[in-house]
Amino acid sequence: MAASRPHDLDPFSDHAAVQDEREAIAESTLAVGRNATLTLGTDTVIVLDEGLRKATGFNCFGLWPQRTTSTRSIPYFNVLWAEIVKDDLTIRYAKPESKSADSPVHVAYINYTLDSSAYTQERASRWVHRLLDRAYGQSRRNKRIKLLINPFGGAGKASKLYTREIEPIFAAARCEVDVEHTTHAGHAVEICERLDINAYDVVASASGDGLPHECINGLAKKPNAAEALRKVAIVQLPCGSGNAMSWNLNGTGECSTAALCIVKGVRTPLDLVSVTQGDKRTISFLSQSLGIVAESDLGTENLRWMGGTRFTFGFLVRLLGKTVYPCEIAMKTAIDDKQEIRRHYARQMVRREQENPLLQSELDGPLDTSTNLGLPPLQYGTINDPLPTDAGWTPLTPYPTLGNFYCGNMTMMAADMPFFPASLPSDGLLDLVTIDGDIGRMKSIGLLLSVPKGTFFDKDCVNTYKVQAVRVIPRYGPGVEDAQHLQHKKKTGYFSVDGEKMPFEPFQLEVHRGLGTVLSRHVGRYEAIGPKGWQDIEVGRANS
Ligand SMILES: Nc1ncnc2c1ncn2[C@@H]1O[C@H](COP(=O)(O)OP(=O)(O)OP(=O)(O)O)[C@@H](O)[C@H]1O
Repeated sequence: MAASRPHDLDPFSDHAAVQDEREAIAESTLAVGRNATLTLGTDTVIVLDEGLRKATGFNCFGLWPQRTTSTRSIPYFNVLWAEIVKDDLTIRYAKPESKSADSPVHVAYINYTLDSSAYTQERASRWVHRLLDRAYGQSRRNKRIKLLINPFGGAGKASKLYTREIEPIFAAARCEVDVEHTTHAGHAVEICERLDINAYDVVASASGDGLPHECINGLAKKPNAAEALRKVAIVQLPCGSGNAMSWNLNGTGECSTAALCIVKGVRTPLDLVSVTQGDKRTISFLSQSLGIVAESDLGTENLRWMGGTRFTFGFLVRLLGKTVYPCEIAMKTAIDDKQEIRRHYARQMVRREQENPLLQSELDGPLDTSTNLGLPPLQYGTINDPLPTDAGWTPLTPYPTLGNFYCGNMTMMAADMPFFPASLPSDGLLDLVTIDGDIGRMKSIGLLLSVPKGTFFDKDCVNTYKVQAVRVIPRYGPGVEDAQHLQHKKKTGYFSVDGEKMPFEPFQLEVHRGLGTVLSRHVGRYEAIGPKGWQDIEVGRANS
C-alpha cells in the first residue's frame, strides 16, 4: 500500500517536510498527567481530560450515571496568560458567562502539575511559548496602560465596573496598569498633555466618549503631538451611555469583554479631524453634528431624568415640528455617489484582507517628520481664511431647509445606531450626511426607524458624501436676522463634536489620515457590516 511505503522510497515525498510536520504535531500536544493532554489546535487550545468527565445525574432508567464530554476548547483570543511556576502549568482565560454574542466574560483558569523531569519541563516551556504566540499574534503582550476613570461616568458606576469587571482581566493578562481618577472636566486633557509617551502603550478611559475625546486633545497639545498620537493608543472601557468607540472597535458595550479586546487589540491608525472655530483648533475622533442630532443630544440636558429615551424624544419633537437649521456649506468632496461609496468601501476591505499579515510598522507608514512631529499643518487653512478654491471644493451654498448636518468618522454612534455604515478607520475621508428638515412627518419617522435596521444609508432623502474638508456657516440662532422669516426661528443653536458641546459659530473641518492610533479587534476595520450590498461589488485585487 502506498501509504505504508517508507518515505525515502517515495520520489514525491519531501522527507524533511514530513518529519517537520510530525514533530510539529508531536510538539503541539502536551501530556499533563496520566489522563490529560493539552493540544494547540487551529483556533483553540483543546483540553482533553478524563477528569472533566463528571457524573451529572442518571439516565432515564436511573441506573447509569450520565457522562459529560471530557474535552473543552478555549479560543486563543480568550487566552489571557499561561505560565509554569515550579511544577504548575496554569492557563488563565476569559470565560463567557453565557452563549450570547455580547456576553460578559470573567477570568477562569486551568491548572496541571507537571512531573519535574527536565525533559517534561523543557517541553512544557516550549509549549507555553507557542501557546502565547498564538494567543497574542500581532498584539503586544503585557501592555502598559494608563487608565483613567471618570467617577461620574455611566451614572457614577465607572469605578465599581472597573474593580469588578475590568481589573481582573488586565491582572490575569499581566498588563501593567496605572490608575488615575479624573477630578474635573478637562482633567484628562491635562493628564495626557503631560503623559510620558515612552512609559505607556495605551491610554484607556473607563467612561463614555467624552474622556477619549479629551485624551486625544491632550496628546494633540504636546509639541510632538503627531509622535504621541502615533505611539500611544487611545481606547475606551464602555462605562458611559453611548460608548461609540467601544462599539466600533470592539463590537461590545460590556466592560469585561472590552477589557479582553484591549488585551488582544491590534494597533490601528485612525483618521482624526481638525475642527477650527475662531482661533481654536480642536481634534475630533468620532462625529460633528449640527441641527437635529446635536439638539436631540445637547438641547435635552434638562430631560436627563428620561435616560437614553431623551435622545429619541428630542429627535421626535423636532421631526414632528419640521424644524429646520439653515446653513451655508462648502465641501471638498471626494465621492458623492452612493454606489461609488460602496465601491470605495469594498476596495478598502479587500486591501485590509491583503494587508492583514503585514507588520504593524508597515501598516502605520512612515511618520511625517517635516513638522517636527507636531500636529500636521492645515492644508485648507482655518475658518478665518478665505474659502479654498482648490479642485473639489464646492462654493459656499445655501441650505435653507437643512434639518441635519452629521459627519461621522466611525460607523456606530451608539449601540444599534449605525449612522455611517461606509466609514473606515483610516481612509482619510469623513462620511457626511445631510437631510432636509421639511420632509413629511411619516417619512421622518421611517428615517429614524431605519437607523437600527441598517437601511438609513439607502434612503433617498439621505444625502451622503465622502469628504476631506467642510466649511459650515449657520444662518440661524442668535443675531441672525435673515432667519426671521423661517417657520421656526431658533433662539440658539447647538454644535456637537464627539458628543461634547462646542461654541455655536461657524466652523471648518479637515481630516488627517491615520493621525491617531487605537486598538481594534481586527486590523484596520470597524466591527460593522458596511453599507448594504458592498460584498456584491467586484473589485480587482491587483489594483484595489
Ligand atoms: N471628576 C469629574 N467631574 C466632573 N466632570 C468630569 C469629571 N471627570 C470627567 N468629567 C467630564 O465628564 C464629561 C463626560 O464624560 P464621559 O463622556 O466620559 O461620561 P458620560 O457622560 O457618562 O458618558 P456619555 O457621554 O456616553 O453619556 C467629560 O467631558 C469630562 O470632561
